[in-house]
Amino acid sequence: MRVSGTDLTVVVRGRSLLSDVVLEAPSGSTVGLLGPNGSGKSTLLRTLAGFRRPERGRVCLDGVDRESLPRRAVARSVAVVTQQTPAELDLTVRDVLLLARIPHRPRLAPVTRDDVAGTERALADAGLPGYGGRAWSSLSGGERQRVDLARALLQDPDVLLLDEPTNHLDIRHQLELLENLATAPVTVVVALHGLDLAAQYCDRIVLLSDGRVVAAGTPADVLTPERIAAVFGVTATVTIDPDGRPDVRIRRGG
Ligand SMILES: Nc1ncnc2c1ncn2[C@@H]1O[C@H](COP(=O)(O)OP(=O)(O)OP(=O)(O)O)[C@@H](O)[C@H]1O
Repeated sequence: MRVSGTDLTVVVRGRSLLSDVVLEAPSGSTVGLLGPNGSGKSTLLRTLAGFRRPERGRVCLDGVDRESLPRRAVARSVAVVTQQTPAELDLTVRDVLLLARIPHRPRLAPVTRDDVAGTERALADAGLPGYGGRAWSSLSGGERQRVDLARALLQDPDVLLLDEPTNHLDIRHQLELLENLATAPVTVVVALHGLDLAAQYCDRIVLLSDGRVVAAGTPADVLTPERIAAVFGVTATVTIDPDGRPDVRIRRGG
């Protein structure tokens, strides 16, 4: 499913959090949102997710304005993982995972054995077998983040919108998660902080600064030393690997 944002403008109390943002995520692609703290990555994801209505502009799924699509259809096809899943939920891990199947069940239909078996498979795939009965609040930050992604995948979506899904993960789990996203047949829009990882795993990058798109294109087009210096205020060395992807190294003291 193709995701397009056109001229997205979000204003809060007279301040523009996004200004005329354009985003194009072709079907099956992985698009990385990069930018310094406060540049608008979460606001853009929340706008694409429909949590925030833009003052101007629109979000389309396969060319159709999402506002004109039935809510339940959107809930089935678009899965969202924000940074703000509360830690104190009085639910088991299984309960949290079962939430993903709600849009797929007829209204008020009970949970089926298949639904429960699906949660066990999702946990095994996430490297957390047997965690179904654990209290959600007892999980570590990284475990919670892995269950959050498992929940999003269990929804069987066409589109995944993810806000910094790697920030609690150790390096191996970061690579595993990004590999899964890059190879999954879903359209992914993901906010990331690691320029090196975004360069390796994303098909396209949208670089934001102060609520505006500074550059958009392939990682090699976007992640030049000059742009990294201008937007992040650090010095980077960028070499292009044989596969055409930039290898970004941030220099100490830069
Ligand atoms: N509800 C709100 N009311 C007022 N300002 C807001 C609101 N939500 C976000 N902002 C502001 O909008 C700007 C963009 O925030 P956003 O969370 O989108 O940035 P971000 O790029 O995701 O940042 P980070 O890398 O720190 O997560 C920030 O200056 C933030 O303070």
